[in-house]
Amino acid sequence: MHALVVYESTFGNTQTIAEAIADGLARSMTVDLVEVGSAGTSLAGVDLLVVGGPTHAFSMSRASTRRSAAEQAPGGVISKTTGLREWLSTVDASDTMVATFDTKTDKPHLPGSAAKAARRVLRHRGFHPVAAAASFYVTGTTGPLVDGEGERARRWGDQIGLALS
Ligand SMILES: Cc1cc2nc3c(=O)[nH]c(=O)nc-3n(C[C@H](O)[C@H](O)[C@H](O)COP(=O)(O)O)c2cc1C
Repeated sequence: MHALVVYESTFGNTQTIAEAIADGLARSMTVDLVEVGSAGTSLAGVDLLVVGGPTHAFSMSRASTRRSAAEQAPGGVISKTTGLREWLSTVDASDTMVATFDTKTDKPHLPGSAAKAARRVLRHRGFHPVAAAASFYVTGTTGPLVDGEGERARRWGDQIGLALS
């Protein structure tokens, strides 16, 4: 079985989570990990697609929120060319299995999730969700991740992989 993990990240937090998820998945399948700007639109040979990005304005990022984020990243951003929302609209429609994740701030009552929004889009395009949308938490806009979130992400990937193998 082969998984493709596609992530968007501004400051690096979602990238760290994506790496941990890929590590977890790799215990039971082969895995490619790709930043969204480098991801192709074909899913040939992919059994499980895992996508994640930062929650911006209660959902997936848009060009305007990415501009605002970039202003807070004087050293530059990880995802320079596109976002998950745009990539999802171009990837080939498919009944491939899918799981979605995001990062968001650890404010208990802040609604909205990029992972839930991505899951909705992918469902409409025929994909088959195999897990609930997962959120991993940062302590503030630029991070860092809340303690233990990397390990929780690794376990999330591990559990999805084991359930499918
Ligand atoms: C423009 C902007 C809007 C944001 N909106 C939200 C939001 O609605 N809810 C939330 O929990 N976090 C929000 N955040 C915090 C991001 O989720 C946080 O920056 C992200 O998880 C960091 O991941 P990254 O380093 O991979 O970009 C926002 C951040 C930015 C820059």
